[in-house]
Amino acid sequence: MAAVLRKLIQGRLPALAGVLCRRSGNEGHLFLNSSGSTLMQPRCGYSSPTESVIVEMDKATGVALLKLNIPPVNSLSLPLLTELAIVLDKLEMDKHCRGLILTSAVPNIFSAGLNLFDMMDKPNEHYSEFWRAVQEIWIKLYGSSLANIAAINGSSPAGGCLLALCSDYRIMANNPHFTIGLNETRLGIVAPFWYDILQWRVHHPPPCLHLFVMALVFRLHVHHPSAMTKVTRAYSTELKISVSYVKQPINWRSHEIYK
Ligand SMILES: CCCCCCCCCCCCC/C=C/C(=O)SCCNC(=O)CCNC(=O)[C@H](O)C(C)(C)COP(=O)(O)OP(=O)(O)OC[C@H]1O[C@@H](n2cnc3c(N)ncnc32)[C@H](O)[C@@H]1OP(=O)(O)O
Repeated sequence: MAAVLRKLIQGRLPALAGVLCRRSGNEGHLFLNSSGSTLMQPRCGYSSPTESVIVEMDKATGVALLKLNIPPVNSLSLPLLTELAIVLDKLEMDKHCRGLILTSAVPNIFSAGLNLFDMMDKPNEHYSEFWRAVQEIWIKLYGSSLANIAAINGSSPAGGCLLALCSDYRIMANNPHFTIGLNETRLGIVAPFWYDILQWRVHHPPPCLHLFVMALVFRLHVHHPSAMTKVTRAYSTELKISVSYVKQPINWRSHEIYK
Protein backbone atom coordinates (compact mmCIF):
# COMPACT_ATOMS: atom_id res chain seq x y z
CA MET A 1 0.00 0.00 0.00
CA ALA A 2 2.72 2.44 0.95
CA ALA A 3 4.51 1.37 -2.21
CA VAL A 4 1.44 2.25 -4.28
CA LEU A 5 1.25 5.67 -2.66
CA ARG A 6 4.94 6.21 -3.34
CA LYS A 7 4.46 5.35 -6.98
CA LEU A 8 1.56 7.70 -7.32
CA ILE A 9 3.10 10.76 -5.78
CA GLN A 10 6.49 12.16 -6.51
CA GLY A 11 8.39 14.40 -4.10
CA ARG A 12 8.22 14.74 -0.38
CA LEU A 13 4.68 13.85 0.58
CA PRO A 14 5.18 10.10 0.01
CA ALA A 15 7.52 9.90 2.97
CA LEU A 16 4.75 11.04 5.24
CA ALA A 17 2.37 8.67 3.55
CA GLY A 18 4.84 5.91 4.37
CA VAL A 19 4.75 6.87 8.01
CA LEU A 20 1.00 6.90 8.10
CA CYS A 21 0.46 3.78 6.06
CA ARG A 22 3.21 1.35 6.95
CA ARG A 23 1.75 -1.96 7.84
CA SER A 24 4.23 -3.81 10.01
CA GLY A 25 6.04 -2.72 13.15
CA ASN A 26 5.60 0.42 15.18
CA GLU A 27 8.72 2.24 14.14
CA GLY A 28 7.99 5.58 12.63
CA HIS A 29 4.28 5.45 13.30
CA LEU A 30 2.46 8.31 14.91
CA PHE A 31 -0.27 7.52 17.37
CA LEU A 32 -2.65 9.91 19.07
CA ASN A 33 -4.35 8.30 22.02
CA SER A 34 -7.40 9.54 23.88
CA SER A 35 -5.30 11.50 26.34
CA GLY A 36 -3.72 13.22 23.39
CA SER A 37 -0.20 12.03 23.92
CA THR A 38 1.81 11.10 20.87
CA LEU A 39 4.07 8.11 20.62
CA MET A 40 6.66 7.69 17.95
CA GLN A 41 9.63 5.42 17.83
CA PRO A 42 12.51 7.61 16.71
CA ARG A 43 15.52 6.23 14.90
CA CYS A 44 17.69 9.07 16.09
CA GLY A 45 17.17 12.40 17.79
CA TYR A 46 18.59 15.83 18.31
CA SER A 47 17.25 18.86 20.09
CA SER A 48 17.50 22.57 19.79
CA PRO A 49 20.09 24.14 22.12
CA THR A 50 17.69 24.83 25.00
CA GLU A 51 15.50 21.82 24.28
CA SER A 52 12.47 24.07 23.92
CA VAL A 53 11.91 22.25 20.64
CA ILE A 54 12.69 18.54 20.75
CA VAL A 55 13.38 17.01 17.36
CA GLU A 56 13.15 13.28 16.73
CA MET A 57 14.20 12.40 13.23
CA ASP A 58 13.22 9.06 11.76
CA LYS A 59 15.98 8.54 9.25
CA ALA A 60 14.20 5.63 7.59
CA THR A 61 11.25 7.76 6.54
CA GLY A 62 12.80 11.21 6.62
CA VAL A 63 10.06 12.48 8.91
CA ALA A 64 10.94 14.71 11.85
CA LEU A 65 8.78 14.84 14.94
CA LEU A 66 8.96 18.30 16.52
CA LYS A 67 7.77 18.60 20.09
CA LEU A 68 7.23 22.02 21.63
CA ASN A 69 8.67 21.77 25.10
CA ILE A 70 8.12 24.91 27.16
CA PRO A 71 6.02 24.03 30.22
CA PRO A 72 3.59 24.89 31.55
CA VAL A 73 1.68 25.82 28.39
CA ASN A 74 4.07 26.13 25.39
CA SER A 75 3.28 29.82 25.06
CA LEU A 76 4.91 31.24 21.95
CA SER A 77 7.53 33.51 23.44
CA LEU A 78 10.23 35.28 21.46
CA PRO A 79 12.89 32.68 22.44
CA LEU A 80 10.59 29.78 21.49
CA LEU A 81 9.65 31.35 18.15
CA THR A 82 13.31 32.05 17.44
CA GLU A 83 14.33 28.51 18.27
CA LEU A 84 11.50 27.04 16.24
CA ALA A 85 12.60 29.16 13.28
CA ILE A 86 16.16 27.81 13.58
CA VAL A 87 14.92 24.22 13.76
CA LEU A 88 12.66 24.72 10.72
CA ASP A 89 15.57 26.20 8.77
CA LYS A 90 17.78 23.23 9.67
CA LEU A 91 15.14 20.72 8.60
CA GLU A 92 14.49 22.62 5.40
CA MET A 93 18.18 22.36 4.53
CA ASP A 94 18.43 18.71 5.57
CA LYS A 95 18.25 16.78 2.32
CA HIS A 96 17.15 13.63 4.17
CA CYS A 97 14.15 15.35 5.74
CA ARG A 98 10.94 15.00 3.76
CA GLY A 99 8.23 15.87 6.25
CA LEU A 100 7.56 17.02 9.78
CA ILE A 101 4.98 16.51 12.46
CA LEU A 102 4.49 19.37 14.88
CA THR A 103 3.26 18.39 18.32
CA SER A 104 3.78 19.07 22.02
CA ALA A 105 5.86 17.47 24.76
CA VAL A 106 3.73 19.18 27.41
CA PRO A 107 0.86 16.99 28.61
CA ASN A 108 -2.62 18.23 27.66
CA ILE A 109 -1.39 21.42 25.96
CA PHE A 110 -0.42 21.91 22.32
CA SER A 111 0.22 25.65 22.70
CA ALA A 112 -1.44 28.47 24.64
CA GLY A 113 -0.74 30.87 21.79
CA LEU A 114 1.36 33.99 21.85
CA ASN A 115 3.10 34.66 25.12
CA LEU A 116 1.01 37.33 26.80
CA PHE A 117 4.05 38.72 28.62
CA ASP A 118 5.74 39.41 25.28
CA MET A 119 2.84 41.70 24.46
CA MET A 120 2.77 43.93 27.53
CA ASP A 121 5.04 46.38 29.35
CA LYS A 122 7.77 46.08 26.74
CA PRO A 123 9.55 48.72 24.64
CA ASN A 124 8.36 49.20 21.07
CA GLU A 125 11.50 47.52 19.72
CA HIS A 126 10.52 44.35 21.52
CA TYR A 127 7.05 44.38 19.96
CA SER A 128 8.60 44.80 16.51
CA GLU A 129 10.99 41.94 17.07
CA PHE A 130 8.28 39.73 18.51
CA TRP A 131 5.85 40.38 15.69
CA ARG A 132 8.58 39.77 13.12
CA ALA A 133 9.27 36.40 14.79
CA VAL A 134 5.54 35.50 14.67
CA GLN A 135 5.34 36.32 10.98
CA GLU A 136 8.56 34.44 10.29
CA ILE A 137 7.14 31.24 11.76
CA TRP A 138 4.07 31.60 9.62
CA ILE A 139 6.15 32.09 6.49
CA LYS A 140 8.52 29.22 7.34
CA LEU A 141 5.79 26.72 8.21
CA TYR A 142 3.28 27.64 5.53
CA GLY A 143 5.96 28.16 2.92
CA SER A 144 7.90 25.04 3.83
CA SER A 145 8.75 22.59 1.08
CA LEU A 146 8.32 19.79 3.63
CA ALA A 147 5.04 18.02 4.09
CA ASN A 148 3.85 18.97 7.55
CA ILE A 149 1.13 17.88 9.90
CA ALA A 150 0.08 19.31 13.25
CA ALA A 151 -0.68 16.57 15.77
CA ILE A 152 -2.71 18.60 18.25
CA ASN A 153 -2.38 16.63 21.45
CA GLY A 154 -3.84 19.19 23.83
CA SER A 155 -5.56 22.54 24.12
CA SER A 156 -4.61 24.99 21.44
CA PRO A 157 -6.15 28.43 21.88
CA ALA A 158 -5.40 31.60 19.91
CA GLY A 159 -1.89 31.58 18.40
CA GLY A 160 -1.72 27.84 19.12
CA CYS A 161 -4.66 27.36 16.82
CA LEU A 162 -3.04 29.66 14.25
CA LEU A 163 0.18 27.71 14.49
CA ALA A 164 -1.70 24.50 13.70
CA LEU A 165 -3.37 26.23 10.77
CA CYS A 166 0.06 26.78 9.18
CA SER A 167 0.43 23.02 8.69
CA ASP A 168 -0.81 21.12 5.68
CA TYR A 169 -3.13 19.08 7.83
CA ARG A 170 -4.28 18.90 11.43
CA ILE A 171 -5.15 15.88 13.54
CA MET A 172 -6.52 16.61 17.00
CA ALA A 173 -6.79 14.16 19.86
CA ASN A 174 -10.36 13.30 20.67
CA ASN A 175 -10.61 14.59 24.21
CA PRO A 176 -13.51 16.76 25.41
CA HIS A 177 -11.17 18.68 27.72
CA PHE A 178 -9.05 19.94 24.85
CA THR A 179 -10.11 23.30 23.45
CA ILE A 180 -9.12 25.06 20.25
CA GLY A 181 -10.15 28.35 18.69
CA LEU A 182 -9.50 32.05 18.45
CA ASN A 183 -10.30 33.11 22.01
CA GLU A 184 -7.90 36.04 21.79
CA THR A 185 -10.60 38.12 20.09
CA ARG A 186 -12.09 38.49 23.57
CA LEU A 187 -8.93 40.31 24.55
CA GLY A 188 -9.26 42.61 21.55
CA ILE A 189 -6.39 40.91 19.70
CA VAL A 190 -7.33 40.43 16.07
CA ALA A 191 -5.55 38.05 13.71
CA PRO A 192 -4.00 39.93 10.76
CA PHE A 193 -5.41 39.96 7.23
CA TRP A 194 -2.92 37.37 6.00
CA TYR A 195 -4.52 34.88 8.36
CA ASP A 196 -7.34 34.60 5.76
CA ILE A 197 -5.20 32.39 3.58
CA LEU A 198 -4.89 29.84 6.38
CA GLN A 199 -8.65 29.77 6.83
CA TRP A 200 -9.05 29.35 3.08
CA ARG A 201 -6.76 26.32 3.08
CA VAL A 202 -8.59 24.66 5.94
CA HIS A 203 -11.85 24.95 4.04
CA HIS A 204 -10.27 23.79 0.78
CA PRO A 205 -7.71 21.15 1.75
CA PRO A 206 -5.85 19.40 -1.04
CA PRO A 207 -7.65 16.12 -1.75
CA CYS A 208 -4.56 13.96 -1.36
CA LEU A 209 -4.21 15.08 2.23
CA HIS A 210 -7.67 13.68 2.85
CA LEU A 211 -6.25 10.40 1.67
CA PHE A 212 -3.41 10.52 4.17
CA VAL A 213 -5.87 10.98 6.99
CA MET A 214 -7.96 8.16 5.65
CA ALA A 215 -4.78 6.08 5.60
CA LEU A 216 -4.18 6.89 9.24
CA VAL A 217 -7.72 5.96 10.13
CA PHE A 218 -7.41 2.68 8.30
CA ARG A 219 -4.07 1.91 9.91
CA LEU A 220 -5.28 2.55 13.41
CA HIS A 221 -8.84 1.33 13.33
CA VAL A 222 -9.43 -1.02 10.44
CA HIS A 223 -6.15 -2.90 10.10
CA HIS A 224 -7.29 -4.04 6.72
CA PRO A 225 -4.54 -3.41 4.19
CA SER A 226 -6.50 -4.44 1.10
CA ALA A 227 -9.13 -1.80 1.86
CA MET A 228 -6.49 0.90 1.64
CA THR A 229 -5.17 -0.44 -1.65
CA LYS A 230 -8.67 -0.17 -3.10
CA VAL A 231 -9.00 3.39 -1.86
CA THR A 232 -5.62 4.29 -3.33
CA ARG A 233 -6.64 2.87 -6.72
CA ALA A 234 -9.96 4.67 -6.59
CA TYR A 235 -8.26 7.97 -5.89
CA SER A 236 -5.26 7.55 -8.17
CA THR A 237 -6.31 10.24 -10.67
CA GLU A 238 -7.32 12.61 -7.91
CA LEU A 239 -4.01 12.01 -6.19
CA LYS A 240 -2.03 12.98 -9.26
CA ILE A 241 -4.04 16.14 -9.75
CA SER A 242 -3.89 17.04 -6.10
CA VAL A 243 -0.10 17.12 -6.06
CA SER A 244 -0.34 20.40 -7.94
CA TYR A 245 -2.46 21.85 -5.14
CA VAL A 246 -0.03 21.03 -2.38
CA LYS A 247 2.43 23.71 -1.38
CA GLN A 248 1.02 26.42 -3.55
CA PRO A 249 3.20 29.47 -3.44
CA ILE A 250 2.12 32.19 -1.08
CA ASN A 251 0.14 34.35 -3.42
CA TRP A 252 -3.07 35.07 -1.63
CA ARG A 253 -4.09 37.86 -3.97
CA SER A 254 -4.77 35.22 -6.62
CA HIS A 255 -7.04 33.29 -4.27
CA GLU A 256 -10.71 33.43 -4.96
CA ILE A 257 -11.41 34.99 -1.56
CA TYR A 258 -9.73 38.14 -2.85
CA LYS A 259 -11.37 38.10 -6.27
C1 LIG B 1 1.60 32.13 16.13
C2 LIG B 1 2.69 31.62 15.32
C3 LIG B 1 2.26 31.00 14.09
C4 LIG B 1 1.87 31.95 13.09
C5 LIG B 1 0.46 31.84 12.79
C6 LIG B 1 0.02 32.84 11.84
C7 LIG B 1 -1.31 33.36 12.14
C8 LIG B 1 -1.36 34.80 12.59
C9 LIG B 1 -0.71 35.06 13.95
C10 LIG B 1 -1.29 36.21 14.59
C11 LIG B 1 -1.71 35.86 15.94
C12 LIG B 1 -2.54 36.93 16.54
C13 LIG B 1 -3.57 36.38 17.37
C14 LIG B 1 -3.06 35.53 18.47
C15 LIG B 1 -3.03 36.01 19.73
C16 LIG B 1 -2.63 35.20 20.87
O1 LIG B 1 -2.20 34.09 20.77
S1 LIG B 1 -2.85 35.96 22.38
C17 LIG B 1 -2.65 34.65 23.53
C18 LIG B 1 -3.98 34.20 23.89
N1 LIG B 1 -3.88 32.98 24.63
C19 LIG B 1 -4.73 32.72 25.57
O2 LIG B 1 -5.59 33.49 25.86
C20 LIG B 1 -4.50 31.40 26.27
C21 LIG B 1 -4.85 31.56 27.68
N2 LIG B 1 -4.54 30.34 28.40
C22 LIG B 1 -5.44 29.36 28.58
O3 LIG B 1 -6.53 29.36 28.06
C23 LIG B 1 -5.01 28.26 29.53
O4 LIG B 1 -3.87 28.68 30.21
C24 LIG B 1 -4.70 26.93 28.83
C25 LIG B 1 -3.71 27.09 27.70
C26 LIG B 1 -6.00 26.32 28.27
C27 LIG B 1 -4.11 25.97 29.88
O5 LIG B 1 -4.94 25.88 30.98
P1 LIG B 1 -4.39 25.23 32.34
O6 LIG B 1 -3.76 23.93 32.04
O7 LIG B 1 -5.52 25.27 33.31
O8 LIG B 1 -3.20 26.18 32.80
P2 LIG B 1 -3.31 27.63 33.48
O9 LIG B 1 -3.29 27.42 34.97
O10 LIG B 1 -4.41 28.42 32.91
O11 LIG B 1 -1.95 28.28 33.01
C28 LIG B 1 -0.71 27.81 33.51
C29 LIG B 1 0.28 28.96 33.51
O12 LIG B 1 0.49 29.35 32.15
C30 LIG B 1 0.27 30.76 32.02
N3 LIG B 1 -0.22 31.05 30.67
C31 LIG B 1 -1.29 30.56 30.07
N4 LIG B 1 -1.41 31.05 28.83
C32 LIG B 1 -0.38 31.90 28.63
C33 LIG B 1 0.03 32.72 27.53
N5 LIG B 1 -0.62 32.76 26.38
N6 LIG B 1 1.13 33.45 27.70
C34 LIG B 1 1.83 33.43 28.86
N7 LIG B 1 1.48 32.67 29.95
C35 LIG B 1 0.39 31.91 29.82
C36 LIG B 1 -0.75 31.05 33.10
O13 LIG B 1 -0.72 32.41 33.43
C37 LIG B 1 -0.26 30.18 34.22
O14 LIG B 1 0.85 30.81 34.82
P3 LIG B 1 1.03 30.78 36.40
O15 LIG B 1 -0.20 31.43 36.97
O16 LIG B 1 2.28 31.56 36.64
O17 LIG B 1 1.15 29.34 36.77
